[in-house]
Amino acid sequence: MAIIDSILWSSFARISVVELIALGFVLYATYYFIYAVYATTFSPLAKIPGPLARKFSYLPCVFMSLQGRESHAVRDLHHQYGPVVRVNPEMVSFTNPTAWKEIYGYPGVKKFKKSGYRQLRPGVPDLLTANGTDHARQRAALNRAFSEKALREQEHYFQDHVHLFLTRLDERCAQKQSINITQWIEFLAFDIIGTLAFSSPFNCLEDQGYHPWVLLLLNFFKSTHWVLAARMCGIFFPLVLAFGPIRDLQKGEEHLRRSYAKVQERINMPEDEERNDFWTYISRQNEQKEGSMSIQEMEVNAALLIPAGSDTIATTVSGCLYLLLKHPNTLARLRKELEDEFVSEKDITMTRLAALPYIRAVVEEALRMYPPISGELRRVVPREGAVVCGHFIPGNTIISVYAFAACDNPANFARPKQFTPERWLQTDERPTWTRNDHLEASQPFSVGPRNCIGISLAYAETKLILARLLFRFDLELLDDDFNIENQKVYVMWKKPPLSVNLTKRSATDRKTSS
Ligand code: HEM
Repeated sequence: MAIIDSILWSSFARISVVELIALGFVLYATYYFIYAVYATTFSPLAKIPGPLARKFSYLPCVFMSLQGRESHAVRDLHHQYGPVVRVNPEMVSFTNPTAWKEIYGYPGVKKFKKSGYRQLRPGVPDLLTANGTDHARQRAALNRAFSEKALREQEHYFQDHVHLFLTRLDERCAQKQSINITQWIEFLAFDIIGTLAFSSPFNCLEDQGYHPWVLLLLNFFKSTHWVLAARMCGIFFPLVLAFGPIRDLQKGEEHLRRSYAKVQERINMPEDEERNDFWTYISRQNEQKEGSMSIQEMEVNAALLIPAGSDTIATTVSGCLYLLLKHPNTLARLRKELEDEFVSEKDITMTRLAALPYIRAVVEEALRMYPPISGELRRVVPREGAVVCGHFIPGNTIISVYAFAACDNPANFARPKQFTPERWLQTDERPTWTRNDHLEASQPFSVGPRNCIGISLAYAETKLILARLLFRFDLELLDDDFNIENQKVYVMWKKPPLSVNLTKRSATDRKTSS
């Protein structure tokens, strides 16, 4: 035995580094070949339709993700392969109308747990990553801050910021400057969330420029996206990461530091009866039910709420505007609804807007065609496997609905590329050709116990911004750079400029439209 050992060792010692690398390569290639054969033929997932390469390799997914085109690619795969598609070796995507309910509608943590989310601060659960009782406790504490009552009490914050936003646009209009309105909408959305969360806006509108924190966040989305794609590369993770925007990743830490500091600043503010920010409601809940949320949990949730409640709104408002400007008849109909209802701009309130059907339909349709969270919402199948939309899916598979794929899909919506708010109307005005639409396939806020907590706020804010903007200005679209089909997604849509000319509307303009 000792002789064999020594012969083996002496032959091994004679192998050069190049030979060693070649040997490693051959071993890896052999392993990979066997794995590829398994993944495409014997694996229980092999039967799920999809391109061969995606069944055994993450590369197509990584490649498209790094280009910001994975949401579009998955949409196209569904067109080709149907409602159930193997997106990569471990993931299956569904576009069936019932998929949202089946995957996310259950008391979440019990059936399909979230997968791939990392706590912002290790050991401290935030709403996105908390499980079971922690999630229920935190959600209950935050629910108060997102109730209809809270929204009514907070309306003055929204109105004040929209007023400043329109004043800034007035100034540009007087100077006859064309503007990238997406940028101004971003200023507005970030200022609003700063006030709602901490009673301290980012002052983007005041200063007429991005606050450094906002810029940091916008870059952070892209670097997070890069890391998620790099993680799929296994042992090549460091290599892919090295080519990515690593410096922006460190900015994630800065975002956390800034959020924590803001929470402390807010906690130290003197009492004020008039203040109605998120923390007002959370502290009330904390007083009534001691320990609803610890300071550390408040800090990490602040870091979550800022991006969750800002860029999503900016995307929705920009998307609505772009689609309206491309469809003058729809815009005219919306103006008519607004101008029949409101005599002057100061009459426009969130409560009155809530009763108008057409503006709601416009927002629904824009969310369908341009869902702010367009990519995957990962859930993992429990070890014993589960039947999802009629398919048995083995344990540990990642399953997801991609909102963009489910919505831009002719099996769910007739003429999916046609902007038709009327499909959302409950009256005879709903066109006959849309009557078989599966409206439930569009769930931009997800469903179930882990859906978006900010739904009411998002609708109310979007409608208020849109209504007041359209009431005050005529907008002329200057180019088609915003074309959704050409956009990229890095966690969030990377919104190109939406260039417009503004003209102030007169009372006569309003009379003619209504
Ligand atoms: C149009 C705007 C918005 C869209 C499309 C949207 C979409 C979503 C989606 C799809 C989820 C589920 C994420 C998942 O399952 O991993 C989610 C969760 C969440 N959203 Fe929103 N969101 C919007 C606006 C907002 C706003 C305005 C806020 C707060 C100010 C907010 C706060 C949150 C929070 C805290 C969660 C985590 C909820 C939980 O896990 O219990 N979102 N959102």
